[in-house]
Amino acid sequence: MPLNKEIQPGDNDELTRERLQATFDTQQMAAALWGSDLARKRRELAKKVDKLTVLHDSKDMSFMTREEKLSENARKVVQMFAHVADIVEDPSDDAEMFHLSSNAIGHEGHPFGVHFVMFIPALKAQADDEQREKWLMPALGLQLIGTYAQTELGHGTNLRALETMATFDKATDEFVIHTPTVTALKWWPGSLGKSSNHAVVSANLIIDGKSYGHHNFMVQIRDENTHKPLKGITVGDIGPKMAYNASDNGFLGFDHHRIPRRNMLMRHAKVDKNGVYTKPPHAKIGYSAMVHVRSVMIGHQGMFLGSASTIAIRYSLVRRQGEIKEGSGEVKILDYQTQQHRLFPQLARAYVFMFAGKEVRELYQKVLSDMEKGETTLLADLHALTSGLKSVVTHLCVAGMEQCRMACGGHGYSRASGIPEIWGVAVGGCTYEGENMVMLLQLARYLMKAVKETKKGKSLGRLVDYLLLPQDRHSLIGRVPQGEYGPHLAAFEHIARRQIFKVADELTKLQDKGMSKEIAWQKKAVELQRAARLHTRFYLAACFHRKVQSVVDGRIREALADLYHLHLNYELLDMVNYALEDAYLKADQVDFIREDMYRLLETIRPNAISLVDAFEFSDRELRSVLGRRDGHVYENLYKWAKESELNRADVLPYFDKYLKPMMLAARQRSNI
Ligand SMILES: CCCCCCCCCCCCCCCCCCCCCCCC(=O)SCCNC(=O)CCNC(=O)[C@H](O)C(C)(C)COP(=O)(O)OP(=O)(O)OC[C@H]1O[C@@H](n2cnc3c(N)ncnc32)[C@H](O)[C@@H]1OP(=O)(O)O
Ligand SMILES: Cc1cc2nc3c(=O)[nH]c(=O)nc-3n(C[C@H](O)[C@H](O)[C@H](O)COP(=O)(O)OP(=O)(O)OC[C@H]3O[C@@H](n4cnc5c(N)ncnc54)[C@H](O)[C@@H]3O)c2cc1C
Repeated sequence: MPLNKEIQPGDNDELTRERLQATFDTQQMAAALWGSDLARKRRELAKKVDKLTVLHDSKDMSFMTREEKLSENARKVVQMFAHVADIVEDPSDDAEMFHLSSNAIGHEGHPFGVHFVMFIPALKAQADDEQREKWLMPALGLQLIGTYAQTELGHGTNLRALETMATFDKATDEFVIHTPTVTALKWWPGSLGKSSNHAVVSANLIIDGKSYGHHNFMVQIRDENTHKPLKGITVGDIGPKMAYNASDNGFLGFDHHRIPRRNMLMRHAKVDKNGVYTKPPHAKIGYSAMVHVRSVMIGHQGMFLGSASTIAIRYSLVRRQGEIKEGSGEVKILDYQTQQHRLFPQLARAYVFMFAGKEVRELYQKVLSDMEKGETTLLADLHALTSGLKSVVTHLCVAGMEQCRMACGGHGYSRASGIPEIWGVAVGGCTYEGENMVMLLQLARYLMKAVKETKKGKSLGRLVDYLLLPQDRHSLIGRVPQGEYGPHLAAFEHIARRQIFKVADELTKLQDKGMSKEIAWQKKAVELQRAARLHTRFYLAACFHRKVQSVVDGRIREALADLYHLHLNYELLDMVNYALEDAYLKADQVDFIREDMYRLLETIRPNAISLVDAFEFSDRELRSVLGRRDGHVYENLYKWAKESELNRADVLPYFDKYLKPMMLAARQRSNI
């Protein structure tokens, strides 16, 4: 039995030969990536979805209008829930459900896009027991469709400036929800425009003329039967986007719309019938749904990059172009060092992002169960970690996916490659759930507080313990026996620590000169976000290290270690300027890193297809002609192109309408 379990009869011979070179068992690697239980469940559910034709795309989404896309994905999501008990083992397991949705529906969105990702998590974390009974149960039972309406046309990042009002009317025991200006219209919420009938709405709580800041309220927006907007509510779709166009991101306005007082989510903050307000145990506890999404995004973005890497690497083993040795025939493009250098670091990033995603989810679950008991100590650490990871991971993912697209040459630009859509969805992640730069500055705030603690000899939290350690002056890279990578990881730590302390000192100096804290912050904002990035990249490298150390199987550990070492070299070179600034690294050490990276590209090359096969993305999930598991790319590209709506007739009406009259007139003029 070959170690690569993706080999099947009828596959492209080139791919089979590549797969036979695997040095590890791909199913065991899948277990390392997903966890053994989830890896097995993914395999089984993909087989079941293959058999259930009602879950299959009726045609390629690239050839559909937006309305067709919305309708197609509404059809599939309904079928998916109708068959869910036959397909997944535990429908309450988000991870399993996400993979089902990824196989059957894809990533372009669907009517329940925000329902499961934010609406339900907001209810779980912020509704009290009675409210959970009233809304959470029906939401889980699909009796209603919800969204999360926070962002406004004029305000997204700065939540303190949200304008939507929720004014308490003691006489009727109600809140009056109102949109005072056009900029206060809710704008962007997923599935709001046409699909949802309920929304968790962020609005300023006003009692007796006093504002208590924004809180979350449950608002029914459409009639349950007719689906018409309720009186006092204006709702619609905001129009086409870069990608994610099967989602009806929407706008929403309220004209003095009344809801019962008990529609404010009251697990933590409360308002009683006399208008007495009770503060939550932590000022930012109402932000929990955002933290939830940030925490799931890390692993999912890793999956997006993993998908793009799979497509590009498989295609690079089918595509031949040019010769390395004259007369010996065209080579597979993956044999070019430049192609390997373009793709393998992206593959390594996909792996580490998935590992980091798992670690972050574990911390999120811990904080959630603490919060249930009113304990919020770890909330700040989780906020800092997810803010940094969300920003760095989305940024590197889209940069990496763009490399994957370009590595596929012209065919990468075609929607047949599948990369444009996943790129478009992934790049949205740089903006939604907190614009990246803003979130990096949130982490920077935490890091600056950590420096203050360090100066008192204390650590603010486990994630910043390393700030207490002394700085080495010189790196040991290339000065220790070959194959030891401890000094590489130490270099990440050094670079991060140095930048963090440097910018903290600069802030102090500016303030010592009389500058206000806020202005000093502005003067150093670029350096602060750099500190946040370097801290996060160190976290990622350390996470990769922890993962490799934890693997028991020798062959898996060896293959993962190759990727890890490549990651260390590639990322260090990407930020080498920081290590050169203080002569921590010398020129010969930089050369050493480069040479070792080139060596690792060659080491990884025979395992390349097996490393992407180990993600075990089904063809249905990848939705890519270039990334097909069987490698039969060209005949299927031709088949795909023939499906283009432009090929429905040899001559389209615009020819007779515009081009023919113009050419006839031109011919007549030339005959005169
Ligand atoms: C049918 C299928 C079924 C499938 C089921 C499967 C489910 C699982 C699937 C998951 C899939 C996920 C990905 C899929 C792909 C695509 C899907 C697309 C979905 C898109 C959803 C997007 C939704 C949104 O975008 S919602 C809107 C998000 N908006 C934001 O993020 C706004 C950003 N702004 C902020 O967060 C704040 O304004 C902020 C933090 C910038 C500033 O806040 P504020 O002004 O209040 O505070 P500060 O003064 O700056 O800070 C004060 C203090 O508070 C601390 N703090 C801030 N935030 C937090 C926090 N969250 N927690 C803890 N502490 C916080 C801050 O650090 C300061 O602390 P100090 O100590 O004072 O320094
Ligand atoms: C695909 C998608 C889905 C979405 N889904 C939802 C949803 O379901 N529900 C919902 O409520 N919202 C949703 N959003 C909205 C999203 O959360 C916001 O767009 C996001 O939080 C960014 O806010 P903004 O658009 O106001 O950007 P802005 O804040 O206007 O950002 C513009 C620029 O200003 C900079 N900037 C802003 N503030 C600062 C600062 N303090 N310091 C330095 N620079 C700053 C940013 O870095 C950025 O470069 C979605 C958005 C997208 C793209």
